[in-house]
Amino acid sequence: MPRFAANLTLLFTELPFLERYAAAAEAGFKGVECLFPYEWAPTVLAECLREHDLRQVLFNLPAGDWGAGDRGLAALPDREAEFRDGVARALAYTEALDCPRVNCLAGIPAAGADPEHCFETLVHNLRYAADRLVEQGREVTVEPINTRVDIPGFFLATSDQALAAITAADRPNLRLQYDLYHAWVMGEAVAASLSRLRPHIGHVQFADAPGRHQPGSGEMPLAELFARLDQIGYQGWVSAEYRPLGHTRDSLGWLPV
Ligand SMILES: O=C(O)C(=O)[C@H](O)CO
Ligand SMILES: [Mg+2]
Repeated sequence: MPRFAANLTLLFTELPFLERYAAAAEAGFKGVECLFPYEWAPTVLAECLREHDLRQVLFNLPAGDWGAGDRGLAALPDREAEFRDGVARALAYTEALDCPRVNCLAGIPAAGADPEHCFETLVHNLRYAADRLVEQGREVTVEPINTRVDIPGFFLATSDQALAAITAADRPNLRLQYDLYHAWVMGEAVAASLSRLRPHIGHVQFADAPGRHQPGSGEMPLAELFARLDQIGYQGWVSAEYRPLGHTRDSLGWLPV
C-alpha cells in the first residue's frame, strides 16, 4: 500500500487549521501537506508537526493573489521578481518544517500572452527555484491541473506539457506532481501514464472524479491505481487532496488501518 498523506487545506475543514494536525494523526496519517503555509509562522507549524509526530511532505510556492484569481506565477512573464521573492519565502518554511519538496504552480497567463514566451519564462523560473531549493537538498514539483473543470486557462493542463517544461529546465531535483484526479478529468489513460511517467514522478495526489470527493464517490478505479503505484515501485507520498462529502472522518474508509 502507498504511504498516504492528508492535505490539510481540503481535509478536516470541520476544524481550525492548526487543529487539523491532531485530527490527521489520530486518523492514522504520518504525512501532511497543505496548499499554502504562509499565514502561520514556520515555528508554529513545526511545533504542530513535532507534537503529532507528522511529516510535512509538500506545500506550494507562493502563487500570487489567489483571491484576485492568480493560480501560480511561474509562467507569467511580468511576474518574475515576485516569483523569486516567493522562492525565498518558501525556503524559510522548507527549512523550518524539514519539508522535502515544494510544488510550483505555472499559473494562468493573461489573454493574448505569447505561449512560447510563457514557456521560456516557466523554464527560467523552474531553473531558478530548483537551484535555490537544491541548496537545502529539496525538490521542486510541477503539477499539471485540469482546465476542463478546476482551473480553465491554467498553463500546464497535461502531464506531457509539464514534462516538456521539466525536460527543458533540465535540473535533477525537478519532478512531476501527478494528481490522479486532474489527469483523469483531462482524459488521460491514468494507469498507463503512471508506468510511463514513473521515472519523473516526485509526488502523487488523488481525489475521485467527477466531483473531487473521496474514493468511491465517483467513477475512478482508485484502489486499482493505488495497486498500480505499488506495482511500478513508486515509494513516495500519495496525498488525499479531495473535498470530503460529509464529515472527513466518515470519508476515510479507503485508508488502510
Ligand atoms: O489543485 C491541486 O490539485 C493542487 O494540488 C494545487 O496545489 C492547487 O493549488
Ligand atoms: Mg493537486
